[in-house]
Amino acid sequence: MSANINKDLVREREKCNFDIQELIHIIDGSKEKTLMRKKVEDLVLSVEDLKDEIPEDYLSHKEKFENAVRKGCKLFDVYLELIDNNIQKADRSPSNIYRIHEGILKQVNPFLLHFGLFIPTIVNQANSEQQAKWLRKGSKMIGTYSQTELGHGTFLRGLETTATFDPETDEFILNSPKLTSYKFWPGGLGHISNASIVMAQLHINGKSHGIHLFLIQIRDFETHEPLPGIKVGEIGPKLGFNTANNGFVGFNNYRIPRTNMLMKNAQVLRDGTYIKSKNDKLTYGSMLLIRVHILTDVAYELARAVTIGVRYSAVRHQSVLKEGEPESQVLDYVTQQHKLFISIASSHAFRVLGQWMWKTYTKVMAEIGDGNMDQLPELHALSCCLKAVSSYDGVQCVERCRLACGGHGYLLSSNLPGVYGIVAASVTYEGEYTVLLLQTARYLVKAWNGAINGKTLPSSIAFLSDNFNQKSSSWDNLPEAIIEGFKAVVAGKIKTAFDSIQSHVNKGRDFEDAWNLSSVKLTAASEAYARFLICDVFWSETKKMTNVSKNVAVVLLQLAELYLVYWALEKSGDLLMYSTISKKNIDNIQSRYEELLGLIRPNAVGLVDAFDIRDEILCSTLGSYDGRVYERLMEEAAKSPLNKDKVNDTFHKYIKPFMIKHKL
Ligand SMILES: CCCCCCCCCCCCCCCCCC(=O)SCCNC(=O)CCNC(=O)[C@H](O)C(C)(C)COP(=O)(O)OP(=O)(O)OC[C@H]1O[C@@H](n2cnc3c(N)ncnc32)[C@H](O)[C@@H]1OP(=O)(O)O
Ligand SMILES: Cc1cc2nc3c(=O)[nH]c(=O)nc-3n(C[C@H](O)[C@H](O)[C@H](O)COP(=O)(O)OP(=O)(O)OC[C@H]3O[C@@H](n4cnc5c(N)ncnc54)[C@H](O)[C@@H]3O)c2cc1C
Repeated sequence: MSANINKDLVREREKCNFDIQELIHIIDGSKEKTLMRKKVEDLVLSVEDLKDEIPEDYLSHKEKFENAVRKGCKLFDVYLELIDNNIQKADRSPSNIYRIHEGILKQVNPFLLHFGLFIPTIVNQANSEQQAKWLRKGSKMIGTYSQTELGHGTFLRGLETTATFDPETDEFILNSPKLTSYKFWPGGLGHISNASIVMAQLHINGKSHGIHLFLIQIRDFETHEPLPGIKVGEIGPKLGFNTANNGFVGFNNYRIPRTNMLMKNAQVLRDGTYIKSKNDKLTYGSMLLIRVHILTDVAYELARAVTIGVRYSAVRHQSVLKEGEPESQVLDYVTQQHKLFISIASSHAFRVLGQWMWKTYTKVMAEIGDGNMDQLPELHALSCCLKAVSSYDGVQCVERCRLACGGHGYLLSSNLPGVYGIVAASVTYEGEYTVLLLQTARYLVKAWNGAINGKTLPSSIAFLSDNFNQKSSSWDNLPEAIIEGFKAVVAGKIKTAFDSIQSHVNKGRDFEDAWNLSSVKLTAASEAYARFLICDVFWSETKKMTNVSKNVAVVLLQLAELYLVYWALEKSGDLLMYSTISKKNIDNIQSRYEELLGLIRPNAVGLVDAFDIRDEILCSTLGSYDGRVYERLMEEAAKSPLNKDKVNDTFHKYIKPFMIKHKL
């Protein structure tokens, strides 16, 4: 076996000084989870029907979709068998079936929205009677989640689709009054779904009650024909997500039973009486859930990107460090380590934060279930800024990995463009980056106002009270001092934004204009808060890990420290402005950063091996376990349909006549 493995990678693996298997179990959650994942991967990846003859990249848009549907159906066939045989748990485990989807479908599963949003929305927003009806076996529904319209995605209160109650027939009448009211973007809506959760403005007796969720059948369950009153289709090729079948739908006097409004929270009774939800923001529950999941999703995509980047950089030799010596592995250039190691650290950071957020989410949801909404604003604020920053960082990191692979990283066969397309979408969907930062800023500004007036602050921002005067502790104690410094930055940035709003208001502007004029500062405060949270939670959770061997503990602490010092350097201007840091402290942090790059370097390949992503899931010519980069690049190039003929027809049709015409 090792005879076929690139010699550099063999040497790198010999150098690794920690137990890779142990780290794999930590990333998966436990040894049992690793074993279950591997068993599922072995079984699913051996199914012949799930393999491709022609690389997907050479297929047309239509062929890609059809192939994805074929594989998506087969995949769920296999998946359900695994659940029936108790090999796979029926949960949304990021380490199992989600990983395999990415290998088999290369891009996004066209059924993703059914499992990812349609079913969870019914679970969270429908009453028990509706759940019993819609979640039963044999409901025949393949669904999606249709919220965004051609004219509005961010501003949900501005959505235009209407659901008007007709008391005579006990129905809602759905309409898309204008072109901009068409639902546009929902995944799987084009040609997969026969049903959808739809967000629409509820009207009863001429009165508007705001946006609510409705379950709507779109296509006939037997023929799959669009139902009368419904115009549905697909929206066309995109940067990524090309197998997701994103679609549009418009309604023309389309009727549904009253009982198809999701009624766990708000309700409409038979006589048209409207019962308000305890909190109208509960309608936004599905977005909250997915925002929490996105941290873990980004962690995994980053693991894929950096596995490719690091393995390739170990195999790739270019230039000489010292004259007379052989060409260096590019991984030995410190600038290359600077490009790559932050992605390893960020993947671990987002995995840890994802687990922390999930615990917070389940706790708050249980309290909401008992009627206590107190923690909902804090949960919303946390999920918004963490979703925004993790997805945005994710894109930057994947791009760094691509750049780290030079020209070959630009090839689709490296799969870095594919991973980029997936992560880039997450910056926009489920709440656009800036918009979500501004949501958290709203919460922070309120909290700051509360702190000024002596109010007790929620636990995640309690530190603001202590940082009122922009203090931070001594800088001798690295890396903890960075966390303290970031607290001062958060406090300083909120104060700056707050003062800016006040100053505009004092000059006679109304609050909304003052907010808009201060919004660059507000987003900066929100980003700083997310950065502090990530550093704080990543560091404290890593430090308190028990039952870990010494060497694994050391590498994980090195990665957590690297994350902290990297961001301290990136934000050194902020630290200089708002904390007690000095130039000398920054010089020390820079030295420690470079020291950490050197400490991580011998374990770099081991660290990406510990993400344990199989070649069939990585789908990269540059990142495979055996490091046969050049052989794979040529094998993939040979698959280009253009290489079938020695002379392409265009020569006779165009080039030769052109040469003759211009006497070339
Ligand atoms: C790497 C990735 C790999 C990916 C692979 C796949 C991964 C698998 C995942 C599963 C499948 C997912 C696939 C994703 C497909 C995308 C689906 C979509 O985009 S679906 C479409 C997604 N679309 C979007 O995400 C749309 C984004 N837009 C919005 O969410 C809203 O319009 C808004 C929040 C911006 C404003 O709302 P508005 O009503 O105007 O509210 P105001 O501003 O006036 O604030 C009033 C008060 O409300 C408060 N509050 C607000 N929200 C919440 C909340 N949730 N809770 C609690 N509170 C909340 C707020 O704090 C404020 O409080 P206060 O200050 O007064 O005390
Ligand atoms: C791959 C993909 C899959 C998707 N899947 C689904 C799906 O399944 N179902 C669904 O319903 N939707 C889906 N969407 C839609 C997605 O949720 C929206 O595109 C997203 O919420 C952003 O809304 P928008 O497009 O209206 O952006 P806009 O709000 O129009 O954003 C344009 C610009 O305006 C800025 N902006 C907007 N409002 C403000 C503000 N208040 N303050 C400051 N700046 C502002 C934004 O920051 C941005 O720079 C998907 C989108 C993508 C890309």
